[in-house]
Amino acid sequence: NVMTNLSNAYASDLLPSKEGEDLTKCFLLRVVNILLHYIEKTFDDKSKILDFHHPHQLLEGLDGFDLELSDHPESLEQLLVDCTDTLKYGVKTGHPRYFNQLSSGLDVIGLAGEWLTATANTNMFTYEIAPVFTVMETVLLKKMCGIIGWRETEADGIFSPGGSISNLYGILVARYKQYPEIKARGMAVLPCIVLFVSEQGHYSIKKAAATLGIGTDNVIEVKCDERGKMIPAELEKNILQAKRKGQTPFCVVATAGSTVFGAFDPLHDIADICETHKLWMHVDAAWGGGLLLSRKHSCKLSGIERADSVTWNPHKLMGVPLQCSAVLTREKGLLGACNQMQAEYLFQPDKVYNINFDTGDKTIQCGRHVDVFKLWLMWKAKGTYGFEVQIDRYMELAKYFYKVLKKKDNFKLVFDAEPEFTNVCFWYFPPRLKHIPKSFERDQELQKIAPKIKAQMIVEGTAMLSYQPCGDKVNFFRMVFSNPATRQTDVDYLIDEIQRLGKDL
Ligand SMILES: O=C(O)c1cc(=O)cc(C(=O)O)o1
Repeated sequence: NVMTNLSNAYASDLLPSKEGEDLTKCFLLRVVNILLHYIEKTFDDKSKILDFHHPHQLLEGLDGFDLELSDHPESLEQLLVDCTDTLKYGVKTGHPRYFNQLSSGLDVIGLAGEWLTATANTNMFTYEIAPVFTVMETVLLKKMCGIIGWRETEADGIFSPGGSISNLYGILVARYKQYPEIKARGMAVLPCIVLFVSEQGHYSIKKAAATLGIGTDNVIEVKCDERGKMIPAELEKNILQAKRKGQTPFCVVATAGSTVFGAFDPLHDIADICETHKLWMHVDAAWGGGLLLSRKHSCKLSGIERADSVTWNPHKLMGVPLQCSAVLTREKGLLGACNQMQAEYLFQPDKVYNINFDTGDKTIQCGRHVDVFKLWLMWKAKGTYGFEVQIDRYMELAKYFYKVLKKKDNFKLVFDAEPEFTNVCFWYFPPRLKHIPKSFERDQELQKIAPKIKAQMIVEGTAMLSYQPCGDKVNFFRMVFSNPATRQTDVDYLIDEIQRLGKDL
């Protein structure tokens, strides 16, 4: 039973070793108990979000938590202690007051899905070894393409290791569509191609340009308005300028839900420009894609149905456990043509089943982790309406947060308008700074406030939210809602906590 002491038992005694059954059950139940205890602590708002230590302290070994690897095996009992320590020194990203990233929260159904996925331990490259998961992937891709507004029969896509790779796929396919010869002959046969993204776009667009050999110099950043939305007239101007310089525009990346401000680019205006100049339109909806599930708010992505490719990360607003990202393409077959190599030891043409389900060749990967089951199980568990309710609640919380902050004179909103998404950006002014008129000197002081408050928050483990400068705006906090555990009381607590930690700064 679970109370057996495992100090004299080792991994080698577990299945598949003979008579390993009981020990395996006992060990795994002990692990599950550790996880169940952690899950309870995660949702307990009286527990600390983290027990912060510096990297050197972890490396030196905390209270016997020795990260070094040895020649000899540890007992199963010791491994259970290692599991407990690993969670002890981590960050409870499912805690009600964890607001640090766009991906947050811990969904129990998603967790169960991930446990099953790990137990199934298979690879997505062929139907042959992942029959259920590859078919589930096609069902999910069809569903997501339908929600975008494409005809489900035509559309295509793949689940990738993250939003940055999904964006890379979008740009890769855009370039291949325009210049298919690049696959065999490389960049030498291409003119100087350029792509466009707003200055608030994600840095993964530049990463993709560097990785694909396009060059970051050939990523043209388009000016945004004060809310962080791309200005269509600026895009048009940049495109004409590039053409005059002898560059060849081929792709525009629109952002639906920018990382810091949660801004939605005007997709119809951008689609019009892409149509005029015959440019591929990729929409980076890694963060905003989930809003398509809300009948009340999906209008913010109106025009997305005109895109040629879309990035959408269910591991963000939909709260699917990391990782779960999809790149969706309107033209069926293009992803495959762009990436397939038809390795004969995996993608034999003479298999017993319909080899269209051998999706591995659509990717730039070979082995690919099963990221779809947890999403499929959550969708079964919640229904589309279940996601909608959850997402609409985040939007309400963001509105509430904005309204409360607006009335507090030691908080200042970066944009004094109701939030378009769940991002709310603001400064906190300690009383000392409140009465100093805006000046370079005051900004120099204000710049230090958020980092100091955040540092103390982390040390005390009471809350976590991120801060950043942006352009001429000195460090400001960014609140985001995408955590199902967050309640209104957590919002009130956060505001009080910022004031408690900041009042004497
Ligand atoms: O998946 C995430 O949680 C995520 C991805 C980002 O690129 C940026 C951020 C962020 O700024 O919180 O979060």
